Amino acid sequence: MNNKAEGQHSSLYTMRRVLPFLRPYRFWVIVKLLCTILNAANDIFLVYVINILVNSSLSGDKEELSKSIQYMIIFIVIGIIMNFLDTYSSGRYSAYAARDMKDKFSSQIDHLPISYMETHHSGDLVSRMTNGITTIENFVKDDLMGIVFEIVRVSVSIIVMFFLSWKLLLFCIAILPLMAILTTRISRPLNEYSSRLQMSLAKSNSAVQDAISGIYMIKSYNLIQVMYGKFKSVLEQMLADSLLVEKRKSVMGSVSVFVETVPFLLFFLFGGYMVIQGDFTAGGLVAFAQLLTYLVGGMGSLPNKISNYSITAGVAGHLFELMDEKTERRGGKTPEISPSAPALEFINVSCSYDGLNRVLKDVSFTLPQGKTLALVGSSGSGKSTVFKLISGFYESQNGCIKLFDEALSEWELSAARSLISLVSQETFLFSGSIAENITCGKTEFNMKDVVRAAKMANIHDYIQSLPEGYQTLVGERGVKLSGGQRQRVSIARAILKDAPILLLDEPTSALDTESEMLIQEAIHHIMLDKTVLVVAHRLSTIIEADEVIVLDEGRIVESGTHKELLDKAGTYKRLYDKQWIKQAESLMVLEGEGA
Ligand SMILES: Nc1ncnc2c1ncn2[C@@H]1O[C@H](COP(=O)(O)OP(=O)(O)OP(=O)(O)O)[C@@H](O)[C@H]1O
Repeated sequence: MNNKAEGQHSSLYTMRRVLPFLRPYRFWVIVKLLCTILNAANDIFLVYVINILVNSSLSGDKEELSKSIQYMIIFIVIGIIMNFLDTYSSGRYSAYAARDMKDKFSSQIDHLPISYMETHHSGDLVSRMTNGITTIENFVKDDLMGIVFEIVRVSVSIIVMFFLSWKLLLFCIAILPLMAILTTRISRPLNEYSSRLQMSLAKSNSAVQDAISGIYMIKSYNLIQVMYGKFKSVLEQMLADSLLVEKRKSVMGSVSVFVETVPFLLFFLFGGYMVIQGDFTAGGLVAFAQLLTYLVGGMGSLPNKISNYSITAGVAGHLFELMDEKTERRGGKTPEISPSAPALEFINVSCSYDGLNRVLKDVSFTLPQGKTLALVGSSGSGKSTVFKLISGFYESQNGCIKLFDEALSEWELSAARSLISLVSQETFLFSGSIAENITCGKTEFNMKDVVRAAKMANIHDYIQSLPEGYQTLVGERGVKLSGGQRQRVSIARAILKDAPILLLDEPTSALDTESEMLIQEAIHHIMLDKTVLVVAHRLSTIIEADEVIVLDEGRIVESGTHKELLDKAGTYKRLYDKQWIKQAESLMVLEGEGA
């Protein structure tokens, strides 16, 4: 009993959350509501007309007959106008409401923390945005007022039928309570089934997305069969869930047929007998039959509309779950930047992703403005985590991070981020022109600045060689550009942003010598006059840095200049022997050649 009440309450509660999206368009909602009521009233008016028409035809009363024909014309004219307004108004407010929902949900997605994005598949989010909102749009367009229409028409039909013949009515509605019980019982599980279907739909979207974005890896590792197997099992689950929904809907459809036929059977048996007995007119019987059509039609379509309500409530529940997720903090300060303040400070910073294992432990360092600090350490030592904290993607659990002498937690996130350029190894390119990719879609840059940035990033000559130059479209994820070219586009982006702090995850040497040289040069340009924190992979970068910090299992184990650290013969020296000794030898060769 409690569960039942809870389920009903939650679907009602969920659907009530859709209402604010309709509120700005209440004029059209009211138009729709009026049209719905007038359409129902017009249908009842038709019954009145039929009654006069049949009786006057049988009695030969010409005056009544012509009156009924005039009424019929009025019925048609009202019907045409009302139907137009009815469809137009619902189409209008539902399209606007769907637009606003998409707007609100995409803004919510933009403000979700990276931790949410890292634990949820993008396919799931896309599915909620597209299928979810379309289902709600269809419901508010058709079924919401459809329920009102049927309720009004059925109720008025019952009242008119009562006045025409209460005895006939009693016969007809004897079956209705039975039907009501049947439909509510049968429709109840639909909410849960549709919710499950929605989840498997999201999984299948995620699987397709994985197959598309990971296509190179899938092909090179011969994973087509594995991926196909995974996708197939998701499809099977989706099929099973959707069959459950359809089965339930079919049962409800059969119930509708039963409910639509039985009252007619009773009606013609009993009504025909009353006309023969002289207790009822023929016109009254035909009018009653029309009312009965409304009644059973309403009883037949209401279950479908109610089942759509349950489905929509399930889908909307998923959507609002996303809406209730905690977003990144908003608001905060935009402090003045003092030229003497250190650009960055970590004071005993500790951080854990799962609340158990600390991946950074009491990390402290200071990075003065204009200086370069290199972070080195083995894989998993916490270098990227330092970047994520500075960028405000995650928050530290202990200690304090200061940006220009103000705690990062006090800064408005967007203001803090505007002071930081992040150049990572993973370069994301939007679908659009190269120019748009360098400006990140912003319009306030002129082409001169874009070209200057591209020149500094060593990508201008390549862009010029393309037939459409800066207007060349780069496909999804920039597949038309090589890895090195993509990196240089991202460097041009950072040059154009011109933020005072540069967080640089130096590319590992997976590129050919020429490409590497171009990138090195571009990096050199971008580092000029900036405060740089670099996850360094090249010995030359480390040697040039003002300070090197060595991370090991989340802890700073050594710090100093390259030379000082080598002399210590500790962790850095071991890393050096493992990773950089070859680079050191080739540097020496180059220096020798130069001499
Ligand atoms: N989003 C995350 N959720 C949970 N654990 C994470 C997450 N990101 C990183 N970690 C863990 O935190 C630790 C530090 O990872 P981090 O990426 O900072 O290391 P790194 O030094 O940058 O490594 P690499 O040089 O390989 O990129 C690792 O043990 C890693 O598994």
